[in-house]
Amino acid sequence: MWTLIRYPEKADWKNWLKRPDSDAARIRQRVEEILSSVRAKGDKALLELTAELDGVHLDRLALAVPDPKTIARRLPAGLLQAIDLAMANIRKFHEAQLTDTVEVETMPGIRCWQKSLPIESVGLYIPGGSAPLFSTLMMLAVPARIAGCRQLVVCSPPMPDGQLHPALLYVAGVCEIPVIYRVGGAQAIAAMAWGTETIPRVDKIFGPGNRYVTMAKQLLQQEGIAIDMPAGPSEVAVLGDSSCPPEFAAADLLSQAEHGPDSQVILVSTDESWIQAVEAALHTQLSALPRQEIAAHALSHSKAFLMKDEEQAIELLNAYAPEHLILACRNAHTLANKILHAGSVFIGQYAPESVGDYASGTNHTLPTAGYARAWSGVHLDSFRKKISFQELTLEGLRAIGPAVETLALAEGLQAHQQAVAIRLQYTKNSC
Ligand SMILES: NC(=O)c1ccc[n+]([C@@H]2O[C@H](COP(=O)([O-])OP(=O)(O)OC[C@H]3O[C@@H](n4cnc5c(N)ncnc54)[C@H](O)[C@@H]3O)[C@@H](O)[C@H]2O)c1
Ligand SMILES: N[C@H](CO)Cc1c[nH]c[nH+]1
Ligand SMILES: [Zn+2]
Repeated sequence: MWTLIRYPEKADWKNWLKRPDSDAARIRQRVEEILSSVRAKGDKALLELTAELDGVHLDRLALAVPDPKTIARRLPAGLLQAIDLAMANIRKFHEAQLTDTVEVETMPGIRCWQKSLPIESVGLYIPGGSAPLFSTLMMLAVPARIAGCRQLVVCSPPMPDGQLHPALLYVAGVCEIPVIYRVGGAQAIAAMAWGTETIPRVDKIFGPGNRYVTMAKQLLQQEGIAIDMPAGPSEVAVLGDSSCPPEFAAADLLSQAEHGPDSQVILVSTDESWIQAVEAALHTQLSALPRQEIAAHALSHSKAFLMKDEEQAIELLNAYAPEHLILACRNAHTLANKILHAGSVFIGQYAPESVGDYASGTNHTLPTAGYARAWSGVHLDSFRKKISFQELTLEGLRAIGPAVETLALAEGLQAHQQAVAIRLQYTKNSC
């Protein structure tokens, strides 16, 4: 079970809030080997690594996505309805993020505007090592389509029989994705970054994953490959008090602990008896979970913090910058305004984190490991880039030119000054 820390000294917070990263050097070395292998051998490396790491022997990586109507027959009606509901909400929330072109006349005769354009080709990584996260395809493909991306390249590890989950194929079909490449891990990220014989190179790589996947994205980013963000092992922090049944908080903590042994969950409260009640509920619920071994492992490096007061509790949470934060306490709404660093916030005891994972409409691809201090979760603009434009009349250039000339000369860049001066000289007598 987790460690309970009572009234931690501020100087020790950093240490207590560390993410599990015991074997980071080994993971990095392994990922570097995998990247070199893919760079050198392309598809051959991908097939070999899929055999070695996923235990699946394939003769080709690409799997054509059948018509969604055909796949729908293989899925229970309830699951289809749930997928359709979730996709409709994700669509609504991300369509609402479409913005108008910004256009400003900064001075008479000087018009500036900004145009948003889709990133042409995007790579979507769908985790599948320990659970087939087809919900991640909903979270990535729906906004990519709304944004107008032309090519969606999807990679996901195959199931032990070499196939892909029918729900993944259904979502792909609905999003008009013709093919999915059956490859996971760091090797899939490398393939999308550089391209191989069968997998196209993309402009930007999206998607969460385990530490191998996340390390690969981070290493490739250092080479100039665009990524959405580091979205590694799942996390949740719950701030709660006796207004929330302890069973609710325990269930939320387990919902993220069951993702993987590297997940981390954090409980924060000013009420020790409530923390103890949550712990008791955790024991009961854990013993009934099919993935209890994984969740227990995650709990072993998780923490419960007893804090002096609400203010310190919020300060601690901001220092942690969790991927998900649940405020299951009396004045949750007021406290939400004090949150500065978190991937996604769930307000009140009726907002379990699972609703954001699947269906409320917000995106579940979120920064972990404290990256929420500076990164946002996936949103519509993650799939778009912005180009700025400006147009000047002669009147505009005459008005702004002297300032530009002064600035250029002050920087010692005479050619910059000349570009203005030559025009003003040339048009001196025009009106
Ligand atoms: N932050 C987010 O937004 C978010 C969202 C969803 C899921 N997640 C996280 O994604 C992760 C999914 O992990 P997963 O493992 O189930 O699936 P995954 O698809 O991320 O990784 C599976 C792949 O990892 C590779 N791998 C496994 N063991 C390896 C080893 N020893 N050496 C090299 N490569 C190895 C294999 O190639 C395998 O195909 C979880 O940690 C989950 O918490 C995060
Ligand atoms: N909680 C994950 C993000 O950390 C997303 C997810 C997908 N399926 C279930 N949960
Ligand atoms: Zn989840």
